[in-house]
Amino acid sequence: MVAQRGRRNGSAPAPRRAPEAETAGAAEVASTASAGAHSARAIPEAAVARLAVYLRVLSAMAEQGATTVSSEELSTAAGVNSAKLRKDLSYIGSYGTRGVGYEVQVLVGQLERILGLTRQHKVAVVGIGNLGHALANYGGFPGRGFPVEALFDIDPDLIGVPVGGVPVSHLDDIPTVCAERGISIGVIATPPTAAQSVCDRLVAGGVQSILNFAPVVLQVPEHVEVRKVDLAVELQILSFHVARRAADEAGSAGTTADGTKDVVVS
Ligand SMILES: NC(=O)c1ccc[n+]([C@@H]2O[C@H](COP(=O)([O-])OP(=O)(O)OC[C@H]3O[C@@H](n4cnc5c(N)ncnc54)[C@H](O)[C@@H]3O)[C@@H](O)[C@H]2O)c1
Repeated sequence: MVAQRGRRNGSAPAPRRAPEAETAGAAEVASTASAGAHSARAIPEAAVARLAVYLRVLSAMAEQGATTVSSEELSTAAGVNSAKLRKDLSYIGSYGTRGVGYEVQVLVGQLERILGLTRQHKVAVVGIGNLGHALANYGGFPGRGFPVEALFDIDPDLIGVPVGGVPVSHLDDIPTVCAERGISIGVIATPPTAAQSVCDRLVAGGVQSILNFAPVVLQVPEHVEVRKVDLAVELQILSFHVARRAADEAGSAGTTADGTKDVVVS
């Protein structure tokens, strides 16, 4: 997923945050923890994403009755090496106890606070087509603090029809409904041509966080945070790793008797 920020002020848009910054875990691109004693401390965006993974893993462990977890167990379950895990948890001031590890519930509480999950974030989905239906019907969001409280589309056949228990409202009602229901996150699942005007309506309704599935760059005021989801990019990253592994294997096959490798050029 890619963080994106633009400024919509009638002049040239503000530069977007570079996607590479997130995947590279660049320390310069820092999110600021929103709560707790460590609120002033910057946390790299890639680490923020991993904190969310640790929380998911720990919550599952807590449900199974675990009270403590070692950094090795947690790192294995999260698919992260243990040095990186310890570094990530040090950002939130959690260092564990030698020989014991971490107390699961304490760590869950710390992660929820730092990720701003101690309150609910009401979600609106715009564009109730294939993707919007799937998101609206997905039962996993409310339990994680993201109840879907409003749906919008432009198709007259969909207006008033409940999807996942929430009736679809008309696009034009986005600002009023979002303001009335206190929507804090807007999810855009419309065709790309509609995404900017949908985004503008969400912002007019007081929405400050937008998750954009449409393949288009959105321009937003400075106070609005945009995250872009692009599964094609994720597939391309996988493709890159497959290609690199193949190149490595070809390189190994070309290893010479003295242990040096032929250079593989693709
Ligand atoms: N990011 C990803 O990985 C990913 C994956 C799949 C789809 N997508 C994107 O998500 C979007 C939705 O895909 P889909 O397959 O669900 O499309 P879809 O055609 O099934 O649904 C789009 C919906 O948006 C509605 N719509 C059109 N204009 C609108 C407007 N101005 N305001 C409100 N609603 C409007 C349509 O009536 C329809 O219900 C597309 O932009 C697609 O490219 C992204």
